Amino acid sequence: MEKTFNLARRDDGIAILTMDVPGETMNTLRSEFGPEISEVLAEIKADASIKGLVLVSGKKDSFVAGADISMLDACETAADAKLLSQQGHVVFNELESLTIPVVAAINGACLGGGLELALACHQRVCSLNPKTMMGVPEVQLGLLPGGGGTQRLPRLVGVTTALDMMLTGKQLRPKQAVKMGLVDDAVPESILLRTAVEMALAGKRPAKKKKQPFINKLLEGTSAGRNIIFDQAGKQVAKKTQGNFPAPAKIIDCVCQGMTKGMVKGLEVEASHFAELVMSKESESLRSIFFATTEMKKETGAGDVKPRTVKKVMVLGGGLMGGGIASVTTTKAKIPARVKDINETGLSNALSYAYKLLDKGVKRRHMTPAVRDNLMALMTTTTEYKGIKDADMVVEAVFEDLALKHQMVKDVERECGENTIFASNTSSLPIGQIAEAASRPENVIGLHYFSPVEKMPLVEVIAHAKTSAETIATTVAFAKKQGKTPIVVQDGAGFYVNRILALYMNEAAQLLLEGQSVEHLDKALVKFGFPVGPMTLLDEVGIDVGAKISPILESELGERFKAPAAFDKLLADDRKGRKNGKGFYLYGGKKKTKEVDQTVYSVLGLKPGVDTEASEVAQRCVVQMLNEAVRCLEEKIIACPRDGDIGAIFGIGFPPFLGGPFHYIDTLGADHLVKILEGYQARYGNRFEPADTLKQMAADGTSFFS
Ligand SMILES: C[C@@H](O)CC(=O)SCCNC(=O)CCNC(=O)[C@H](O)C(C)(C)COP(=O)(O)OP(=O)(O)OC[C@H]1O[C@@H](n2cnc3c(N)ncnc32)[C@H](O)[C@@H]1OP(=O)(O)O
Repeated sequence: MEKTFNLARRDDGIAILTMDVPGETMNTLRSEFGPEISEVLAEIKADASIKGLVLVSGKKDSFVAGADISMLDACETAADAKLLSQQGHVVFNELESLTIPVVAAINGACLGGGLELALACHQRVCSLNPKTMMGVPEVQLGLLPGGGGTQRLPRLVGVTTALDMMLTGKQLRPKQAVKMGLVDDAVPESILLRTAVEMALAGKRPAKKKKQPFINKLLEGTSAGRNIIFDQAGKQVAKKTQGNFPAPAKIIDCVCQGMTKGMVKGLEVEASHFAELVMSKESESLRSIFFATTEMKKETGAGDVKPRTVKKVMVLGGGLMGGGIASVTTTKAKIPARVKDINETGLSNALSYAYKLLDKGVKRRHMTPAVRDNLMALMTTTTEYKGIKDADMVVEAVFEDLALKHQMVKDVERECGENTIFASNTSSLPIGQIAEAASRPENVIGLHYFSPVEKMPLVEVIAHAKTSAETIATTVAFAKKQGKTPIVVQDGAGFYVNRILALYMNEAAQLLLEGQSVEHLDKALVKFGFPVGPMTLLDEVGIDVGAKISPILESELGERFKAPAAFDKLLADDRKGRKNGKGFYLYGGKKKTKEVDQTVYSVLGLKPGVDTEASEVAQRCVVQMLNEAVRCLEEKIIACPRDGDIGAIFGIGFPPFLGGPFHYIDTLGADHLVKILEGYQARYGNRFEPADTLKQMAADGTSFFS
């Protein structure tokens, strides 16, 4: 079998140990490497000519991406997972106990077990390669660093910094890593190896102690102080996870026990907690999302049709969405974008949107002012159709008016090239209706972003009947260059995400009209696992936007989409939400916590106060979303359950630890879900009628994934 580790001796006594997993683009840690690495370490110990060791990766732009996640998936019992962690502890302890200096030379991604491997070395130097990132993202997989990270990291960078890294999974850039003492130096890639060798030749040195804020030193210097840190961290985690997500609390416990009872005890606790988490449903769901998104990165959306290259983009409309789309085009995809609006206000909005994004990067020292200014130069503006003859793609982001969009289709066909793609950011209008104005309908497609554009990873790529495969492939490739996760959905009112969201929101509105309070509704769905509650979301999206979309969905998809009429009173009272400072909540006040605008109840003619069990409130809203997701699969709006899960998680924050609507239906069981829906149908009406596929699955005892 080809070896993963290669030991090369130099004349100066420094040996270079190269890790290069055969046939893989990334190095990952696998238990099968255990015997090989132990053999190499024994060889090093036995060779007196070796005065120092430098650990490098044989991969381009990647050090080690962590433990092989599929290896974790293969664990059948907690004992299997615990053994993996313990094996890692043995190897890393052996490496750390070498008497010769061991230096990790890090270039590219150094994540999870990869960083734990580097932490077991005596010193670390990384390259200034933009792809060099260091972190322990295990928590994003519902796990914890199981290779000694919960013990070595706090001892290297301090408890507070280590907890922040482990509880957020944040990835650090080279200079940040030097500043916090995670690595000893960061150098240009061209001298990385030379620097590491010099460090090894200089002999073992204690890691450079990072400068800590006085308060951290004070708290971390005593057990009483550390207990305050652990207590505070525990409270923050409980608030954030709502008890839905076990990993963070276990991370805190590993660090606490290790710092209190010593590293040996800490490693024991780490292995046990790691094992429990590997076998948890939450981690299984999160790992499935990782593999789903990795698989989707390779998909073109149109089989093996080659995408055209997009070298220039025009954005029609410089408002909130248009400004965001132009910004991610220039700042992420680094493609020139020309923004057209009917007046200078819209144009200045687009420019300031991009500038604020970039300037945040300058302030965080992620980029220099020169880089910011160069990227800003990629965005130009116009109030006329000038300078866009060579645009490869036009993205319209104007308000939902079919006639206006028809006019824009005609303008673009007149002013641009015959292959120019017309992509509409419409959130509800069927693309086929927009394409009716086109003489080249094959170039018309939907490209639906979610607000805020720079933060929400999902885009829906909506093909209508005549959209060409090349248009689809080109649009998917363009969205990926913007850093987006595109799902290709079929044409239909509301497409996928807004369609399943609409019924969820309507049910929340129904519950409000039945007397549930705004805050109770929002708290119930946040406790379920959504990032924000439905009433907060409606304020953010815009009550007027919701009111605009609902009738379109009702006319195209049927009675079940009829929104409660009482909500028209909100618009009559000019309540649009955050955008005009008047919605379900108060805006503009000095208080940090948002307060409900109590006058909303009088506008709706309501007296709140019948707050029922939060889980029941959440269930009524969620089962509406689950049922409609199944209907979208039935109607082939989405190609597969995987896309439905990713779309819901990345588009509307469906709780990722549940794996998405389809994974969650499997967890509930189709028969159980059908019983819930039928019970609600009997009590609240036909809007709860189970989808045919669900009824069939209940009868057959089948599931979506297993
Ligand atoms: C011991 C404990 O502490 C437990 C752990 O270490 S858990 C693992 C922690 N590590 C991570 O969570 C990192 C996961 N990987 C990534 O975030 C990204 O892959 C990357 C940032 C490292 C690189 O991103 P990108 O350049 O976009 O490349 P891809 O994501 O497409 O990945 C390329 C191929 O590598 C495979 N891969 C990456 N990381 C892992 C992993 N940890 N386990 C298994 N496989 C991994 C990925 O699936 C791709 O494989 P393919 O064959 O090319 O499809």
